[in-house]
Amino acid sequence: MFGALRRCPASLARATSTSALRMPRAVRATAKQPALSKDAFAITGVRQALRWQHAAASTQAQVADPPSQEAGVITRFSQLKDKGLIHPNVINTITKRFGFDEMTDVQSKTINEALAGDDVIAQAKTGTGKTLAFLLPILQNVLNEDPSLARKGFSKAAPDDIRAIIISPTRELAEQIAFEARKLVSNTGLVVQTAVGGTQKRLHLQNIRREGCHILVATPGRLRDVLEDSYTGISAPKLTTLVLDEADRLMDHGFWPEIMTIQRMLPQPEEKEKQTLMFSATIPPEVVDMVRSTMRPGFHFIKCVRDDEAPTHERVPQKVVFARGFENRMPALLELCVREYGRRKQSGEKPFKAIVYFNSTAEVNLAYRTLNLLESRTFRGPTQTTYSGPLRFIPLHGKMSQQERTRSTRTFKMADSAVLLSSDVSARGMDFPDVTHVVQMSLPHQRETYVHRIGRTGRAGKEGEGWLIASELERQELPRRLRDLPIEHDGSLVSASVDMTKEQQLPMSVASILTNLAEAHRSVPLGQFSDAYHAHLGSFQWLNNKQSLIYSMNAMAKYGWGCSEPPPLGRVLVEKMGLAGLRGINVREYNGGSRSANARLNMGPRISDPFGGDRSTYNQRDPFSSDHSTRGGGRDSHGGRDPFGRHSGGGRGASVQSYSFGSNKSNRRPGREF
Ligand SMILES: Nc1ncnc2c1ncn2[C@@H]1O[C@H](COP(=O)(O)OP(=O)(O)OP(=O)(O)O)[C@@H](O)[C@H]1O
Repeated sequence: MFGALRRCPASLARATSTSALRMPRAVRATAKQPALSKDAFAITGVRQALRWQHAAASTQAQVADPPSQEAGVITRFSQLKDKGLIHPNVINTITKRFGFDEMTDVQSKTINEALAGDDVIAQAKTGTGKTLAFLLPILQNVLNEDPSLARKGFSKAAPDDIRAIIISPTRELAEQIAFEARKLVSNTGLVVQTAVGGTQKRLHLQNIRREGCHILVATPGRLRDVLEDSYTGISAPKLTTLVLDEADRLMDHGFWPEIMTIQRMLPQPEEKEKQTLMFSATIPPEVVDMVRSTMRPGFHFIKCVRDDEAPTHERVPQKVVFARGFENRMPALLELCVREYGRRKQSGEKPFKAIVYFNSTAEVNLAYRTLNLLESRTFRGPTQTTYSGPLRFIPLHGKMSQQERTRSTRTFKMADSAVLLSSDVSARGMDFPDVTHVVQMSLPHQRETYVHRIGRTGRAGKEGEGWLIASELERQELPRRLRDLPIEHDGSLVSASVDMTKEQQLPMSVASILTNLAEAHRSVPLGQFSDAYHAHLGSFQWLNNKQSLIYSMNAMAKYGWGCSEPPPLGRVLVEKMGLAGLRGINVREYNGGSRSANARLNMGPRISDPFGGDRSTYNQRDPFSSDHSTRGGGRDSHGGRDPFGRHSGGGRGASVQSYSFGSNKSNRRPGREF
């Protein structure tokens, strides 16, 4: 097959003699290295036909539809083999082992440019196969340089043999990419290694030293470590391709300085030409400018998402639930999980498998601590069906040990039905199979984060649902932050709108959720509430009306968590956050952790909202202030009121039950204070 293509150098000569055309990398390499293999010539010759139409020299990015689409030639993987563009050993793995036949849009639109050695930045929706889109050309380009590596079992890699580096923002994503790459090269002699943060540094280094490396998948910090340390013997003087996956994330303030440092440690353009490939589902305009300064002139910007199109998938309906207060969000989440789990079980649809995103690690910890206690509980569904112990909760965030992170990731990947409680560590790139629901607790900080989180469902043509459980405080901010996204209001979750400060009649299904949550909260250590309170405050810094924020958070602490007083905040933190002087803050001095005598001095009486704003949505008084004491509940130091004291009604099987929130009823438990 490859042999049949060796009559093409004629077109190659034409290419090189036309000064107006940019030479493909293989040709440029030929000029410097006359000994380039015949196979590489053959491949270059074939793809040249596809390149003629668009190879005009330009210092601007070419944003137009790429020629692969104009020519309409390559849409199936087998065509890549038939045309001699990708080695049969690799294509056979894709078609036989992966079972893929058709290429996705981003794969077929980027393949020619990437194979030609051009710089490419590509934007395509989540779950559309971008990983394969960059892996295929980089593998082939290594094989073009050394065709002998196409033979399985024939490996001669050294630790300084790295030809391609793929950088990913998270360890989990790097491991996932490496896993895919290893499957892809399983019929060749190519060696894939990882260099990711965490505990396995020594093992990774040993592997690279012992087995060598052609393709290195890395996280920025560890890559820098490895390249900086000359004692490792690991270097990349032969590097031909650098891939930035989730490019816009790698270009933000957190990572960019590190990426620049890494770039300086790689071969410079005057020593060796290096191709750069960047992929992401989101490429905000400010990133395009940075791309220009990083890529070679004439780079291709291949957009598989139209400007007038939402960056999320049409087949993933998106809903927002406005919870009456912060304290209603967890009940709403649990109601959604119980309902959707039961509905799917009854209808025989794919099992309920959800990811719930929180804006902080502390909130993940608190949710896990609470919900994990409910794993074996019985809930009543809306139709009186009883579901017992089905919901399995798994935590994932960046402060867990690497071992725990790996365990959580694996467990959730393999689970038929489970709920992953996660920070944004899993928001980008992670390919968990068959996720049916993505739930976001509160607005994410950025529109891009929302898009990537939603992208964990509805992947590779599957169906899914996106839910955002926000509070009334966020209602006005939503259209600004998540502009142009097809999000519809949903009012179907009863517990989202229950007034938890009052006694009232509730459907049994909702009552059982609230009771279970209240009981679970009793065994949560107070420190976890404190951490979550801090983190929550931090993630709402954008809100101008800080007084309402404090009151709303105190309502969450009192009616949601059952606290007897607001969780304490250090004085320095209060000042730093611009909260000094606000009512309802429990200020703690740094004097060994105990609450100072003036800890509650700031807790004022009810006041009207001094900052104006929408009165119907903003909390205007402090739930812990003294004039609420008759309604107030929580675990206080004077006997511990039960904020969710069940006091009447219903009995087994009744559809409605009376609940009082924050009332001073029987069923008391000894309370605790911070
Ligand atoms: N041509 C194809 N045909 C069918 N499935 C494919 C094809 N290419 C990739 N896939 C599958 O689609 C899923 C999503 O692919 P991948 O993880 O590469 O998406 P992505 O575009 O990188 O997503 P994200 O933006 O979230 O990073 C994976 O399970 C992958 O195996």
